[in-house]
Amino acid sequence: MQAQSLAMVQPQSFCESTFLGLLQDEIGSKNYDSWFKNKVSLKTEQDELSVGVGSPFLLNWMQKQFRTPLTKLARNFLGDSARVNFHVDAAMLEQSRAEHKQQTTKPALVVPITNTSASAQSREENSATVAAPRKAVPQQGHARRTGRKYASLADFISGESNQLAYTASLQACQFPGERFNPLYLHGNVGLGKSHLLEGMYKSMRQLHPSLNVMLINAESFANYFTLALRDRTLPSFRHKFRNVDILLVDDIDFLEDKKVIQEEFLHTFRQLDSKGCQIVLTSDRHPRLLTKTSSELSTRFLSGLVCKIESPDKTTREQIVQHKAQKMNSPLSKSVLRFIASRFQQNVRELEGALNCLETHRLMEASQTLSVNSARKILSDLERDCVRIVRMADVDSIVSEFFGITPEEIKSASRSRKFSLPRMIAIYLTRKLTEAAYKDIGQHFGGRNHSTVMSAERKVIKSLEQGSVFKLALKEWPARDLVDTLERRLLAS
Ligand SMILES: Nc1ncnc2c1ncn2[C@@H]1O[C@H](COP(=O)(O)OP(=O)(O)OP(=O)(O)O)[C@@H](O)[C@H]1O
Repeated sequence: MQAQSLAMVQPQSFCESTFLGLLQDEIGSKNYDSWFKNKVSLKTEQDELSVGVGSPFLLNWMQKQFRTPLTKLARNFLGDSARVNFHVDAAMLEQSRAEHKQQTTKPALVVPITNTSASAQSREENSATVAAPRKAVPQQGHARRTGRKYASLADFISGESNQLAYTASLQACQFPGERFNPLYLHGNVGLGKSHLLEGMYKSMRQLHPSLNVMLINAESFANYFTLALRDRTLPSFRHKFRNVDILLVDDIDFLEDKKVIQEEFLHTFRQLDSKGCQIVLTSDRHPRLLTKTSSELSTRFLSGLVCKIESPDKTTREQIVQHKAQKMNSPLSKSVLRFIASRFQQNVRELEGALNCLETHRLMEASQTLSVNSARKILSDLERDCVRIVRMADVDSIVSEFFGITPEEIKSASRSRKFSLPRMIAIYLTRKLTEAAYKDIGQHFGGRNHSTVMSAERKVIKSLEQGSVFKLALKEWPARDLVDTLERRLLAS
C-alpha cells in the first residue's frame, strides 16, 4: 500500500487497510509489526473505533502507548469527535492461548502407528519423537515433523545441582546401553529433565545415526496404546515400540494408577532391556515414590542409575540466566541478570519467565536497558500474581491421599505408625506452608498440644537434615523426596 501522510488525509469512510497503512507510517514499522500486524481487530461504530487485542496484559500497554496516535488517526476517518476504545477480543485471546500452548507443548513428531510393518520403514524414519495424540489422530505414512527445535546438551548449564544427571546423560549418549541402564532422572518441575532428554535425543541421533532412537512422553505412549487397543492394531504398536534401539521416555510418573498401560510398558521395557537397549526415563519423583506403579516396574526403574536434579545454586542460576539472555540477544545488564538469578531460586522455568517478562517490558518501553529498581518492581508484580495459598485442609487431603488413609485418621488419637507418620509429615508441611501458629495446628490435628506439634516438626526436620528414610510397613521413602513430592503437590493443588 502507498504510504500516505497523516496530515494529508481528509475525513473519509473507514477502510481498515488504509487506516493500518497510515498507522504504520505514524508509529513506525517496528512498532506496527510488534503490536498491530495480525494482532488486533478493528471495528467502527459511529464515531467510535474499537480496537480488540489478544490479552488483558496487552490492553493496558496498548492504551498507554497507542491511544494518542490511534485517536489522532481515527479523527481523519470518523470526524473530530472520534473516540478509541480498547477491549480484549475473545477470538484473539483464544488464538493467542492456542499459539502459546503450541509453542510450549513438548512433543514434536507424530509417529504413525499403522498396520504397515514398521520394518518396512528405514531406521532413520523410525527415529522420532511421539506427540500426544489428543486431537491429532496418528497419520498414515511417514513420521511428520512439526518444526519443533529440540533443546541441546550444549545449552544445558551444568553445576552442582545437576552434575550427576548431566554426566550420566553424556555417558548414555556416548555408550548407549553400556553404562547406566535404565537411566532415571527425577526432580521438581522446571529443572531441566526434558531439556536433558531432548538433548540426549539430538546427540544420540548425531553420534549413532544407524540407531533407532525414540523420544516419547508417557502420556503419548498411553494414548497410542489406547488407540491401538481401540483400532485393534496392537501388533503394530508393539512392533513399533519394542524395536527401537534407544527409548527415551519423559514424565513416566504419568503412568501412575494406570495398571493396564503400566503392564504394557513393562513388556516393552523388558524386551528392550533384554536386548541391552538404552532406556532413559524422567519423572517428577524417585521411583520409590511412584506408589501407584507396580513394584515390578518401579524396581526396574531402580535397577540402573537414579539421579536427582536439585534446584540450581546461585552460580548455576547466574550462568543459566546469562546464557539465556545471550541467546535472546537481550541487552539487559549483568546486574539485572544477577538480580533475576537471586530472586527466583526454585526452578529454571521461573528464571526464564522472569527474563522473558523483563525483556518484553524493555521492548515495550523501547528502552535500551532496564534498571535493577524497575526490574524489582516488575518482578514483584509477577511474584504477587503467583502466590499460592495452602490451607490446612489441603494438607490433610494431599497427605492422606498419598498414604491411602482418611483425613480423619490423620487427626485421630491413634499412635499406630500407619497414622502417626502421615500426621507428623502433615504437621511439618502445615507449619511450613501455612501461616498457622503451633496452637492452631495442634487444634486442627486432633486437639494436640503445642509441644506435640513442635516435636513432630523437629522430627521431620531432623530426618531431612540427616537424609533419613521414612519406613512404613514394607515401604521405604527417602525423607527429602517424600516431603518434596508432597510439598509440590500442595503447591500445585
Ligand atoms: N541447567 C539448565 N541449563 C539451561 N536451561 C535449563 C536448565 N535447566 C532447565 N532449563 C530450561 O528450563 C526450562 C524448563 O526445563 P524442562 O522443561 O526441561 O523442565 P522439566 O524438569 O522437564 O520440568 P517438568 O517436570 O515441568 O516437565 C526449559 O526451557 C529448559 O531449557
